[in-house]
Amino acid sequence: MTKLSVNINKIATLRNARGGDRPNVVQAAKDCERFGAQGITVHPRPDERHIRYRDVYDLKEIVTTEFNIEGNPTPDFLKLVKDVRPEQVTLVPDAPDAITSNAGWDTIKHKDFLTNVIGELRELGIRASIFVDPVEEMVEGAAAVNTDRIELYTEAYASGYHKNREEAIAPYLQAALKAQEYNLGLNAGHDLDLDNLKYLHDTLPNLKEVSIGHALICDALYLGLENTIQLYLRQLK
Ligand SMILES: CC(=O)[C@@H](O)[C@H](O)COP(=O)(O)O
Ligand SMILES: NCC(=O)COP(=O)(O)O
Repeated sequence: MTKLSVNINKIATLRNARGGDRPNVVQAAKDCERFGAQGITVHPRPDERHIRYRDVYDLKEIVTTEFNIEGNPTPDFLKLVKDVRPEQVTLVPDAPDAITSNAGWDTIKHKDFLTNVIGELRELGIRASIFVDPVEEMVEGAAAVNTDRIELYTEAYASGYHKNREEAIAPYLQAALKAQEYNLGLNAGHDLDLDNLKYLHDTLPNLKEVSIGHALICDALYLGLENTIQLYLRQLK
């Protein structure tokens, strides 16, 4: 079974646009779960342009499914996740000024750093996942730093899907098989949507979780949140 974790960053983007509390991020997380989401993902960025650190503490109180916190493991981020202790932390190597995540870890170059951070998370009982490009050496490097899971960065798959989906998925399948060889759990995310999700799900073996935000929240504007979550869940059957 592949779990759907809804990334609610964009709910916070909308709230922050007016400075008030509409839409309410905590209520949105509760509603996503009520409508069938099996996890809630947030990616607090240093400038707090969408999810704020305060939101993460508030969400911890109410999330009843799997809480996944993504981010670059700066000292502030590590303090946050150590306080909150979510089920999963996904380490993402994004620069503070990046518009969105735009690359996976170089797991070979950052081997010592990742090994230390993952060791700290695992000591606290937090599952560690690291964001990687679909490159076999990077998956091997991920296994070497003792992570529980990897999250494949699916931007290239999503942008190539309509041109040639077999070609777009090929490196992801190789990376997924490599992960299986090393007994690493497999997650995926970034730019997944109602067009490209089913083929990814049907092709990659043992895909444990997808985290989806931008397209899902855009779809919800037209289709409603409950209906949209149900449609995404249907792609994962
Ligand atoms: C790691 C990843 O791919 C997602 O967290 C994505 O970056 C969403 O973040 P933004 O909502 O800030 O674009
Ligand atoms: N980890 C990926 C994620 O949480 C959502 O990415 P996107 O759907 O907003 O591109």
